[in-house]
Amino acid sequence: MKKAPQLNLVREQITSVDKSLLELLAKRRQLSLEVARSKEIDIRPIRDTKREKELLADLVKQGREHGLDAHYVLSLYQSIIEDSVLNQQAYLQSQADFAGRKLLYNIAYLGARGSYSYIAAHRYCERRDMEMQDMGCHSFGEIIRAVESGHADYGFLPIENTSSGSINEVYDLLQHTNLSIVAETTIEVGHCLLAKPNSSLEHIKTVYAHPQPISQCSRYLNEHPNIKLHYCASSAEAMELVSKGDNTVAAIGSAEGGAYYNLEVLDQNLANQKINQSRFIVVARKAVSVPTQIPAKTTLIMTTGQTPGSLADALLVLKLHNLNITKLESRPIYGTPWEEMFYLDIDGNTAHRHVRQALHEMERITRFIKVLGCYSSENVKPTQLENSQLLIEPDSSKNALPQEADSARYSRSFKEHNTEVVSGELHIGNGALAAITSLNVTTLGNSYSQQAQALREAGFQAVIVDGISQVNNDVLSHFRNQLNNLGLQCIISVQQQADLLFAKSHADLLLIPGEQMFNKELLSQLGAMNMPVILERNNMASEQDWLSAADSLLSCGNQQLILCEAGIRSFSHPEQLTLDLAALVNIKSISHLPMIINLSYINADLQPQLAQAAEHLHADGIVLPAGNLKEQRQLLAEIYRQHSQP
Ligand SMILES: C=C(O[C@@H]1C=C(C(=O)O)C=C[C@H]1O)C(=O)O
Repeated sequence: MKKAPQLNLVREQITSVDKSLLELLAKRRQLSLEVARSKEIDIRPIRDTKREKELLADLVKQGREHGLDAHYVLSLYQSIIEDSVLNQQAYLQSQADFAGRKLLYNIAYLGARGSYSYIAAHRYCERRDMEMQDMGCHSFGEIIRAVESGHADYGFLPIENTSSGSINEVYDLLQHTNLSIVAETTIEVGHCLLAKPNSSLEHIKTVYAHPQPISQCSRYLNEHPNIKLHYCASSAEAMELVSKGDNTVAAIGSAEGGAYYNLEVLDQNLANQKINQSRFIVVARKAVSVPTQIPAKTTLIMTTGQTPGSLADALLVLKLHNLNITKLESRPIYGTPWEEMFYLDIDGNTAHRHVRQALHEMERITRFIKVLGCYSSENVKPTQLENSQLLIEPDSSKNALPQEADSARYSRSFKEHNTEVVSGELHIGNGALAAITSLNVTTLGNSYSQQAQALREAGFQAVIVDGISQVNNDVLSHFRNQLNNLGLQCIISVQQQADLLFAKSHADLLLIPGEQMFNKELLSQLGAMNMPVILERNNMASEQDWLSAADSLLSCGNQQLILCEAGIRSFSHPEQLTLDLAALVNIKSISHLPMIINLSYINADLQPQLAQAAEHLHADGIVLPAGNLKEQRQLLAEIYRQHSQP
């Protein structure tokens, strides 16, 4: 028996690979900062999507050579590049603010250590090498006041969330402050249910949380109707209460935050949306100016006249200056019922003339307009590749993973050798040409043995038997014995699913007639049997339908499958079937499965010529309806002569 590799040894290797990966990522980050320094001097844009496209295309190609999936490589590098771009932007912005640079920054945020606002602020400062002195606040208003009064340098305020939408309270506060928005930052908000060690979900009776997480996790909470909710001023307060409580209480918060309070994760991914992110704005007393190499966002508030089209007119100005609006929000104005204050985020830098021009023009047609801030946009839209670049090119790499269609079980790339089905003296596929006849069992009369003998003498190796539901067990078993005694194989056509067991017990091979080709259940039942199966094409089915049916049968385990073309409906003679010889050529070129041609439903006059043509085109078998055995004997002799010629 093969010895299993030692788990701890393999894990040690993985740990060491991960360590190297991190070292390399840190090195890449460092290099990207050097690029930023060079761009600072050359005054070139930070973002270079042309370079990113080339890089990604190359990486996807190289990844393929290592057997790595294109989408995996793409998404991995999209986040590496996002980090690199954000880092470069942060570097350039802090260079621009250099004059006001301090050693320690007082940061006001909601809650205490471990709250989402704390995590956002912490990340923001870390990226900018700013040392953070944290000032947890009890409300958004308190944050604003802390910055206004000079107690804090920056205030962090959540402005919108992908699950719960805009945070109105913050928008309303922005109407009444002179602070400026100087930055934005987005964090992943992975809501977890946090409780003291050794708690279990079944025993939780109360959940403590801030109203925002409660609304973002409404679906989860509705699924646990017995849990009582207790609203808190922040996620940090919720976690603190739980850390002082018993094992029947839990808080909603991040796993990272929970760690500050020694809480464990009882359940995770609680948010209604899979991607649950919160965007925060950073406010300060002094506005910043954004270097023109960085994509900037400008936030403004305005009120327009109460006449029809006044908002549209204001927005039209932005359109005329080619400025994109990324967010438009309206909030009631305190003290003036039914009048709205509009909040707009636009992609643009107030250092650019066309932006200033647009704002100037808007002043003329609005009642009030004020820029709340112009700041570096953290919306790094991932660079994408063309679909064709993500597809596998078969010749590009020998290690490439098979493409969906190529991995289909019927295809030559799935199986190199031709499938050959052998049953008694009947050989189908891989160069062997089978001669098969078809008859209806009800036409047999009593002379079974004579009939079987005549078929054998005509040169057939197998008989497709139709109409079994109309005969009893004895008739069928007798006829099959006669056939087998003479070395003929009995192929039974399963015209209805109910006949399957009966058919199976009397057959050497089974045939799925065209009418049953779409019967998925029958396909899977035959796919689970260890008996050769012939799959006839439905006369309305496309090649792809037919091959899909073949694939679903093969996927159930049975690999002894033969395809059978029996004619399709054509436009020239809709009342008669036309043999699709093109399908024979095409399918034989892409599939390893044998394919036989059934002429039973084709105009009798055409049968001899079509049989010869089919042989010529490398059909693996020909089915002729029981008929004039003398003529058929001649035809088969002619075909075999043709077949034996090199
Ligand atoms: C590092 C650069 O800056 C940006 C970041 C990139 C990266 O991380 O690979 C690529 C292109 C730019 O958008 C660069 O221009 O090379």
